[in-house]
Amino acid sequence: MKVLVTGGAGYIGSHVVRQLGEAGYDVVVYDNLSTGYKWAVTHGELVVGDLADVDALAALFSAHTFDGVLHFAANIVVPESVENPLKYYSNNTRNTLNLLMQVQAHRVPHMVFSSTAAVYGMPELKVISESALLSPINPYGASKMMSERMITDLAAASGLKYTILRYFNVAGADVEGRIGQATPEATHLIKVACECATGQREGMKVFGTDYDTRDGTCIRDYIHVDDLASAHIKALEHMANGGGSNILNCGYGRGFTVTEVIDVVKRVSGVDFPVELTGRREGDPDALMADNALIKGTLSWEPQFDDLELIVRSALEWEKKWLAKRSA
Ligand SMILES: NC(=O)c1ccc[n+]([C@@H]2O[C@H](COP(=O)([O-])OP(=O)(O)OC[C@H]3O[C@@H](n4cnc5c(N)ncnc54)[C@H](O)[C@@H]3O)[C@@H](O)[C@H]2O)c1
Ligand SMILES: O=c1ccn([C@@H]2O[C@H](COP(=O)(O)OP(=O)(O)O[C@H]3O[C@H](CO)[C@H](O)[C@H](O)[C@H]3O)[C@@H](O)[C@H]2O)c(=O)[nH]1
Repeated sequence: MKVLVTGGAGYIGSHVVRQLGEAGYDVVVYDNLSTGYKWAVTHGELVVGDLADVDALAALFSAHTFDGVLHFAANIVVPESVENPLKYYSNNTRNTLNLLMQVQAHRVPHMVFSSTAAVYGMPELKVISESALLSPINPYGASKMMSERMITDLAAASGLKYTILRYFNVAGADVEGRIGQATPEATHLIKVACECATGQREGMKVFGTDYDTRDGTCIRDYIHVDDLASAHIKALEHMANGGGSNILNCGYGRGFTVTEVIDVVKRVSGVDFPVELTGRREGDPDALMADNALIKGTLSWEPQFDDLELIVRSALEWEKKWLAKRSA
């Protein structure tokens, strides 16, 4: 199978590309390298281009016959989406439309889309199922919800089959340390804590200690990036073997508080970096955990790395390598 991976030079896309390559897929990555890296593309061909460039996209789809498209390319920083919403509607929503135009014109049969738990907004229940109300509270989540809708509408009107994966909190790195998260100015908790542990930041803040949780800090469902990556391969296989379209949560169904995560990073690294307890960050729900019964049942997806210490260890090992790579 020949597959197109948009955003395949980024953090999550590069882990999926590696698994696709190892599974024997013929991979073409399309990425503008705005937050991705050439070195992160370990398999297949990298075409450097922008999803906003409709002529380049048309040429790409004319040059290849794709059996599937995996669409990762996006902007992903929630506070930036609040300050500059049109950047998110342009790159995440309009550029998804550009891609779907080609998918339709070339009758690509299968699509896997990177969505997010941010489409649920501030859910009433802490463990969220796919049927929960979609009520994003920021432009990032809204831009993804609109993309989901375009995909499901196109599928209803054509032969396209889709798997929309709603990721919870993605973390960790390839356990063999070949690739990892190199996003500039990352805001994700585990990445930030690992930057502290490796001396790249002097300290960090805990945003809010008065939440309705066991220690007052927010609970999130941290999923190892390679378990998330394997869900994409399973999704492609499912559709290729005659399975239908699905919208599936990607998470382990359990959660850790911010304090618990920071404690694990300190213990695994052996570094006691400064942590300041501050007020709430706008828009953070108390707790977000995935009901993952549907993905397990539908794709026979079985996580291999459901272990916070392992997730942190892989992230930390990668952070050290990435630091050494930049200082070399
Ligand atoms: N990281 C998370 O915790 C998380 C959680 C939920 C959903 N997601 C989704 O997963 C996907 C991948 O996220 P990531 O964490 O790997 O981010 P990332 O920034 O590392 O990867 C995004 C990739 O897309 C590329 N890109 C961006 N705009 C492009 C454009 N217009 N044309 C071509 N390439 C473009 C970037 O260069 C980069 O390589 C995104 O769609 C994101 O919304 C991520
Ligand atoms: O320096 C930090 C960074 C984060 N946090 C806290 O740690 C928790 C996790 O925050 P992240 O920024 O790592 O992740 P979010 O839960 O805010 O969001 C992430 O997961 C979501 C899905 O659950 C979306 O996909 C979103 O795009 C992605 O950034 C939050 O309570 C946050 O307030 C801190 O206390 N200090």
